[in-house]
Amino acid sequence: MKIGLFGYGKMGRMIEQIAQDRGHSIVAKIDDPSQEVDYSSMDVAIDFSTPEAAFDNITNCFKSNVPVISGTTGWLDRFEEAIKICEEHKSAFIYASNFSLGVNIFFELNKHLAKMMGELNQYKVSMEEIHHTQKLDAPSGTAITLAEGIIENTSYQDWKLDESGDKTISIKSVREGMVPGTHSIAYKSSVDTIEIKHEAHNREGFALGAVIASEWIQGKTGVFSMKDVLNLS
Ligand SMILES: NC(=O)C1=CN([C@@H]2O[C@H](COP(=O)(O)OP(=O)(O)OC[C@H]3O[C@@H](n4cnc5c(N)ncnc54)[C@H](OP(=O)(O)O)[C@@H]3O)[C@@H](O)[C@H]2O)C=CC1
Ligand SMILES: O=C(O)C1=N[C@H](C(=O)O)C[C@H](O)C1
Repeated sequence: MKIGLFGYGKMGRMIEQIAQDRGHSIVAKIDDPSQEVDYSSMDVAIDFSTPEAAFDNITNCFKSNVPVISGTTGWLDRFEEAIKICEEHKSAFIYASNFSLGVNIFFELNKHLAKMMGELNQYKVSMEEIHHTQKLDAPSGTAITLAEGIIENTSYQDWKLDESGDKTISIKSVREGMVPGTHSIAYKSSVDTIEIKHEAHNREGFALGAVIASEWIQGKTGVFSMKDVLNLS
């Protein structure tokens, strides 16, 4: 498979390594909007760029009939617009706030736990995410997906950074050192706490998931998720 990398930072470099180990080649490394892009050389584009750059990177690929795997967070206010362009051009797209197998299992565990806790008003939920100090967005995309999983399955209605309420999930974002990504969810009552946690030890899981998604999307048209790729129910 010939891969175009949009974003050649921490994730782009890790993806390059894993893709090459799996027999793929990197045909472009785009790190700057002024770079000329030869879309015809790519079987797939993998975008791990910046919140500002993602929308243009992704939709330019759709317009050139290149399927896209994107893990960039912090741009989702334009997600529906991107989907429309993907469909208009009969292209293919997978976005995931987190591509690791472990976090995708954690997403399902979170929803299951939320269903069980939904009626138990003595418990109040809160979330914490910890990431490295270079991270541009807060809360993390993964924390937002987790909050959405709780909202779908309980009477909570929204989430806010550092602000709780009867119907509001409080998310605390911590930025320290080189932490690759830790997410925890706690349900606290006056007598006990139930807590679930996922801790990434490095970025390999994210990168491997993105490469597996790129392999899976070959020959497909439409908008998919990591749940489709990993066959999680
Ligand atoms: N979904 C997932 O599983 C994961 C998602 N992420 C997300 O991926 C994104 C990237 O993370 P990470 O690699 O750690 O960040 P980095 O800052 O290390 O890399 C981002 C790269 O994008 C480059 N860039 C800037 N503008 C453009 C542009 N117009 N087109 C292409 N590239 C551009 C930056 O270049 P320069 O430095 O010169 O500005 C930089 O090299 C973040 O949004 C992060 O949250 C991260 C890990 C896992
Ligand atoms: O910026 C990061 O590093 C990460 N970003 C993603 C997010 O915002 O959830 C995924 C992972 O936690 C690492």
